[in-house]
Amino acid sequence: MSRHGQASRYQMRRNARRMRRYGIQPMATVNDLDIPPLAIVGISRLAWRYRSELAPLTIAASILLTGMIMRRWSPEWWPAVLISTIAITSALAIGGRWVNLPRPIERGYATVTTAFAGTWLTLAAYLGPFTPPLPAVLSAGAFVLAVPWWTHRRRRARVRVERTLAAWPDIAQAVGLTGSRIQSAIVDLWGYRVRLRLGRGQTVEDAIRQMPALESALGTRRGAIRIQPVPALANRADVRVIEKDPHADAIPWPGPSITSVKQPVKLGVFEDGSSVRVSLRRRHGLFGGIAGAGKSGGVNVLLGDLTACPDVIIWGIDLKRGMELMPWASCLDRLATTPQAADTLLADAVAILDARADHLAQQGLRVWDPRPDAPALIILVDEYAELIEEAPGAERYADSIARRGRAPAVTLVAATQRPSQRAMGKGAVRSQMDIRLSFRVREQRDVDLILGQGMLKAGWHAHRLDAPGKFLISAPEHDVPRRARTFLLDDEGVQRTAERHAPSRPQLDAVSAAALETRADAREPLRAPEGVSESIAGTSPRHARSNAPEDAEGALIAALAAAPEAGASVADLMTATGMGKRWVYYRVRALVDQGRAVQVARGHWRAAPRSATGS
Ligand SMILES: Nc1ncnc2c1ncn2[C@@H]1O[C@H](COP(=O)(O)OP(=O)(O)OP(=O)(O)O)[C@@H](O)[C@H]1O
Repeated sequence: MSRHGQASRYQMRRNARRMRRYGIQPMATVNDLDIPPLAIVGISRLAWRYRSELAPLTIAASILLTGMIMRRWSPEWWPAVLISTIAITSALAIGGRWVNLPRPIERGYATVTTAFAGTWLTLAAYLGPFTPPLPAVLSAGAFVLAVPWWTHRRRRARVRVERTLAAWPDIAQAVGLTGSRIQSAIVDLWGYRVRLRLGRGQTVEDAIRQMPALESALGTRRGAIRIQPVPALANRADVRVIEKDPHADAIPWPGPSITSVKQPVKLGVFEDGSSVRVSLRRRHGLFGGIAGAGKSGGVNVLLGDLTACPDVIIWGIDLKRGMELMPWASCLDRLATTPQAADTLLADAVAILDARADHLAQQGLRVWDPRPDAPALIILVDEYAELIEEAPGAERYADSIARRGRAPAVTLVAATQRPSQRAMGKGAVRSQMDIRLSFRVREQRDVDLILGQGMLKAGWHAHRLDAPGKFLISAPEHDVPRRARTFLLDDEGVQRTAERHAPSRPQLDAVSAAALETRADAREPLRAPEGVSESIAGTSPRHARSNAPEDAEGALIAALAAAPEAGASVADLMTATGMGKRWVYYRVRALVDQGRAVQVARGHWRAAPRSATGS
C-alpha cells in the first residue's frame, strides 16, 4: 500500500475515534441494519454521560430490584436489613465527616436517604415490593430526595469538571503537552485541582510556559491557573484552576480541623483556595496588625481548633477586661484580665516550665510529648504591647517562656495592635516567635517589626492587604509571601463552639499541678483592689475552669444568697465568681430583672427574699 493510502487510513481511524469520543456516529457507516445497535450505543453513551443526573433513578431501580429478589428468595432477612439500616444511618450521622460529608446538611441528606432506602427495603422484604402503597412511596421518595441531589452545587461542579477533563487528550495536544495524562482531579469550593502525569521528556516548566494556552483551552478566566511541581516526581505537575476568588467574601469557619495539638491548625484559605495549615506544636506565635485588621478573628479561629484538642491546656491574658477572650472562658483554664493577674499567670507558667524541664531531665527525655494526661500549655496574650507597658514584670516571664518553653511544651501566642520597638524589639520574645501572622499594618516599617528584619524588602507587603481577615504568614512551612484570609467565626459561633468544647477540656498534669501547689504554698493570695477586676489568676494560682460562666453563675447566686443585710459589693461578687466587673454587672442586672436579686444600696445587692434559699 502506498504511503499516502496508509496515512489517509490512519487519518480516518483517528477521526472515527474522535467522533466516538464525542458520541457522534460516522455517517458513512449508517445503514438500515445498523440502526438498532446504533440506538442502543447512543442511549448507552447518553446514560453514561448523564450517569450523575440519572443516579437517583438508577438507585431507585436497584432498590426495587433488591426488594423483589429479597421477597422472592429471602423474605426472612427483613430484621437484618432493619438492623443494618439503623447501624449505617447512625454511623453516617455520627461519623459522616470522615467519609467526605463535611457539612451537617450533607450528613443529614445521606442519613435521611439511607433511612428511607433501608426502611423501604425492610417493608418490601416483609410485605412484598408491589404491595400498595410501597411502589408509590418509592417513586415519590425517590423524586423528593432527587431534588437536593440534582441541585447540589458540589455534585454539579464535579460533573462539569469531569466533562471538561474528558477532552484532556485534545486539550493536551492543542497546548503542546501531547502524551500528558490526568491522574486525579479534586473539586473544591473554589475550583478544581488536577494531578498531571507529563508526557515523556516534558517538564513542569513546559507546563508553566503553556499556562495562558491552557487557560484558553479549558475556558477559564485569565490568570485562573497555577501550576506547581510535585517534589518527589519530575514528571508530575499539580494544576490548580481557580474558578471563584476565595477572598471575594468572608469565609465561614468550617468547624475544628484538628483533634490534637500535634496536628497543624487550619487558619484560613490562601488566594489559590488551598488551606493555610500551620503546626503550633512546640512553637510560639505572633499575630500583628492594626485595629480592625482581623487579629481577634484569627485568634478566635485558632481557639476554635485548639479547644477541640484534649491534649492542650489554654491560658489567656486579655487586658481589655476580658472583652476578647471572655467568650472562651469556659474553655480556658485561666484567664487574667488585669496586669497583676497577668504577672501571676506568667510566673505560674514559668514554674510549670521549670517543673516540666526538671521532670524531663530526670526521665532522660528531651521534649514533652503532649497527651490528654500530659497536655501542652499554650498561653494566649491579647494586646501583648499593653501587657509589656502595664506589667513590666511580666516581660521577664514572657521572655523566659519564649526562650525555654518549646521543649516542655509551654508556649506563647501573642496578638498585638502595636508591634512597637518597646514590645517587639527588646528581649527574646519576637525573635523566638516561629509563626508570625501579619494582618494589615499602617506603616511599612511595621512589616519588619512583626515578620522580621528585611521581610518588607523581600516582598512581604502587609501594608497592601485590603480587607479585614487578610494576612501574610511566615513560618517554617510558609516561606513565601502569599495572601491568605482567616475564616470568620462570629460571636454566636464562638459561643456555640465554646459550649460544645468546654466539657472535654483536659486537666493539668500531675507534674505541672504540683509545681503550682508549691508556688501557692509559698505565696500570700493576692487581694483585688476595690473596683478592679480580679482575674482568676489573681484570686488563686490554680484555676480549673470552675469559674467558667455556668459555674460562675452558680457562685454569683450563692454569694447573693449569703450576702449580709447591707448586700454584697461588686468587688465581693467579682471575688466570689472570679469574673470581671462587666460580667458581674450584666448578670446581676439580669437577676434583678428576673426578680431573683434586689439592689439594697448603691453598688450592693443580695438575693430576693424568696430566692435566698432557692436556686
Ligand atoms: N476573616 C474575616 N473575614 C471577613 N471579615 C472579617 C474577618 N476577620 C475580621 N473581619 C471583620 O473585621 C472586623 C474587625 O475584626 P477584629 O475585631 O478581629 O479586628 P482586630 O484586628 O482584632 O481589631 P482590634 O485590635 O480592635 O480588636 C470584625 O468585626 C469583622 O466584621
